Amino acid sequence: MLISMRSTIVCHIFCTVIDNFGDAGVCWRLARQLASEYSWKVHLFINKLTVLKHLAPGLDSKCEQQVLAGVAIEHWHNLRFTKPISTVLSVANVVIEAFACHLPPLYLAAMEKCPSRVVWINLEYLSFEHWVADFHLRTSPHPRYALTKTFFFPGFDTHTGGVLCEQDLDVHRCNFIKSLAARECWWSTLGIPKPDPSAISVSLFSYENPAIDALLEQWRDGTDQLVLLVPEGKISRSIARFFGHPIGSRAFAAGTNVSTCSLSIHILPFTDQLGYDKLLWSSDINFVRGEDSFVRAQWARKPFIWHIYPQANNAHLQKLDAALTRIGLTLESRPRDALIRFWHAWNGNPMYKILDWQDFIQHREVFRSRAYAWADELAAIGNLAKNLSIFVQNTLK
Ligand SMILES: Cc1cn([C@H]2C[C@H](O)[C@@H](COP(=O)(O)OP(=O)(O)O[C@H]3O[C@@H](C)[C@H](O)[C@@H](O)[C@H]3O)O2)c(=O)[nH]c1=O
Repeated sequence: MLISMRSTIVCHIFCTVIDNFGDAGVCWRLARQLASEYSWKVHLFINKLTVLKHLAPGLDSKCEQQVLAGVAIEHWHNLRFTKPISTVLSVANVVIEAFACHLPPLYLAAMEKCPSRVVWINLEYLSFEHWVADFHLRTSPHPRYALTKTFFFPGFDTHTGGVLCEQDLDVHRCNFIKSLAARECWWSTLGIPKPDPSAISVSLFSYENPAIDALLEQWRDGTDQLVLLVPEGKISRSIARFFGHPIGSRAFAAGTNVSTCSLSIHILPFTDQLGYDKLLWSSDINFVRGEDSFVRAQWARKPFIWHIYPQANNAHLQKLDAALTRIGLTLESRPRDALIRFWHAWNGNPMYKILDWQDFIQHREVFRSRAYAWADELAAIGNLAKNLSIFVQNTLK
């Protein structure tokens, strides 16, 4: 039985949170976009509602099933999937397994028996590497069930799935940037005075990082006034340690403001995803990490520094280089080399021992115009939700 393209697509997204916020962040963003822009009926099964609640504060993390922003959200626990699926749930037209999280066996069995076509997608992690284009949309038959899954690779080339971007994101960004009232309201909601135009504002979202001490020293002793905006989390604890507070103390919780010489630090509460975008739009330079914040920094059109998710045997450094090659492509050698040095030193590459802020920030204007041009290049690839919906439509027709 074929699905009529006029009927609503029902999509089940399965997400296992491994660590941090990226798995939940990507799935939540994708789920909302598919529901709001493509009118898909989206059901997100996620194993840690408490993690999703950080990004979606309206969520009730104690409620097993609820609807938020047009998405049905369900705590994915084994109980539901220990009964024959047909008695508790209908299989969807589109099943997205995020980051190879393994679908429940009873769900696979139900997919196999499903009379209508089911598109089974494994959404992969993001990378700039060239092999991604070769592997995007490759298929793999299941060893036991008569089912085939398709690997959907986000990426930065036309032959990849692209990256997530809501249709109206740039309109929202432009409206925010153009509106002095909106920006002043944002600063005052945080209880922070709007920085002097001569100061550099920096947002810092990163993993624990031994290089932070060197950076804080340079910012503190530098000639530029620097306003550091830090969402509460791993790195805020490292900053507390720099200021002599023992690890584990509640010092440097959200709301903390500290000034020393040229450096003012503000620890911010973790906000929803839109709030985080506003932080990126409001800062001159953004330190980001993982996957989703890295992409958002690119859409923010501001210079950014990526703390990549560390992997065994420094495998992540190759990914870092792939990103630098693309983003730095049109830069002249001096700014490009400074960018490479700074990103690598921030990521602890032993080949780049010195983290030199001045070396980086002297090219600020060049990095700013490159960030603009890069976002335009990225937009030309087409966004992930759109590419996914085109793939699904072509498969189901
Ligand atoms: C700081 C902040 C972030 N966010 C959001 C933005 C993102 O959706 C999310 C953070 O996710 P990321 O940037 O991906 O970083 P991350 O490091 O949190 O997540 C991940 O990185 C992946 C590469 C790994 O595979 C994952 O296992 C995970 O480690 O949190 C907010 O909504 N509000 C905030 O205040």
